[in-house]
Amino acid sequence: MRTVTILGSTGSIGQATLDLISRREGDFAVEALTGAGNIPLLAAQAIRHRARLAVTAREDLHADLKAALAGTGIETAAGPAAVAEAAARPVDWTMAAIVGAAGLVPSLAVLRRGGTLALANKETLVAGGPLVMAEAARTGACLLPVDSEHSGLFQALRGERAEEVERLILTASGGAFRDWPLHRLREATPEQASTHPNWAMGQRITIDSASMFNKALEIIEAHVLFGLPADRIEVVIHPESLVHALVGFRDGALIAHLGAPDMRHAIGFALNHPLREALPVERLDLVRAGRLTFREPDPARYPALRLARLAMEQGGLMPAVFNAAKEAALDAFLARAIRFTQMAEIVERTLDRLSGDGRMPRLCRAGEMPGLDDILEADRLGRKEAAALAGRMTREEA
Ligand SMILES: NC(=O)C1=CN([C@@H]2O[C@H](COP(=O)(O)OP(=O)(O)OC[C@H]3O[C@@H](n4cnc5c(N)ncnc54)[C@H](OP(=O)(O)O)[C@@H]3O)[C@@H](O)[C@H]2O)C=CC1
Ligand SMILES: CC(=O)[C@@H](O)[C@H](O)COP(=O)(O)O
Ligand SMILES: [Mn+2]
Repeated sequence: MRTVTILGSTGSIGQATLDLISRREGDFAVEALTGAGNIPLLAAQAIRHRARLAVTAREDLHADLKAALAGTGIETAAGPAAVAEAAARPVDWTMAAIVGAAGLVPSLAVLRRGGTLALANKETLVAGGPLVMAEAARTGACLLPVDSEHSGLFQALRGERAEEVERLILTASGGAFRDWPLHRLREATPEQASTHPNWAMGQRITIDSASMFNKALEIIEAHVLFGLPADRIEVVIHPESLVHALVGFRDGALIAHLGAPDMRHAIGFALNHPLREALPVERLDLVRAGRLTFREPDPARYPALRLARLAMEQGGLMPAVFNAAKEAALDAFLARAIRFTQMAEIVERTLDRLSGDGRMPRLCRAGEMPGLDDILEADRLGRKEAAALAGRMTREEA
């Protein structure tokens, strides 16, 4: 029996992970489940999966969680520190499926105890890349990518020599607005941006797919995980989302990862690693799929890709600023305070203002190992700057 903890169990990835675990009754014992606002689901999951501990990141909801689990014997806790403490409890396998940079500290807690971390939370690697990889190396922790493209790359790279790898190719669906006329993008609403052509995912990553900020984060994620420079990590639009990623080797060969758009493949691969076990995912019928199409991303439609490369060039902690600015801009878009197209403007202006900013002397020196406090400070400054810019844009529009 393997012990598991799921950080972000109430979300899309968290629920898919529990689905796989529930199909293998007797193989896994759930130590801790964590969520934030969805207390009824968190409590129901904790009871159904006989968790020892249920944690909400929201201290204001602790009383509700306690009430929902009264008499069950399941321990409860609340607040960001309690989520990190849950992550630090020793278990055999942990899924990191919190959304946003809030996932960084809990992910680090797993790595610091030398645990096995199935990492869906890409923001952990974007905000904390060098520190995260250094911690994993220091403790001998096992880091398993779960983001579908990075799981695909990881699988295609198994047994290959690093020096023979020439390039990595990430596919992108193009998101909700890939076929909209460019001039209409500024009118796009949060509801329209919250639909994905192929994948069923949480709302924030779905909107990031529409703006291409998701793929922008994934370029940085691939760089951190696999060590290739940005100019050897390519993005190609692939509307069918059946090819998830490709590795290009120096002899010209490409090894691709294909599968139906179902995250239970990547989650299951990480759950069963280093073995492959049967998974309840659709077997791809290539004849029915018919054709696989690819095209170049239009830089005017998707400025996010250029901005990720800019943050990488700026170096130091600018990728953490990039992510924070994107999260704050997305908050403003969701609150209908700014337009869809203004998210990229805000991120670009935040990068411009904070690169080389006197308040962040350490943040822009590439090659230096940032500490957690540095990263959290970069995150705080990035959010603050982006929120201020969003506020100004809202006032100007009024
Ligand atoms: N969904 C997908 O298919 C994919 C997701 N990913 C990545 O996986 C991560 C999770 O995505 P997804 O499952 O879609 O997201 P969801 O929004 O569906 O779920 C997010 C989870 O995080 C919890 N949460 C939200 N805010 C906080 C916080 N401040 N502190 C602690 N927990 C919090 C939520 O709790 P509650 O719901 O209770 O409020 C929920 O459990 C993201 O980083 C995403 O980019 C990567 C590839 C694919
Ligand atoms: C399933 C997954 O890994 C997502 O990150 C997915 O890639 C989103 O789709 P896009 O290709 O539209 O970004
Ligand atoms: Mn992905």
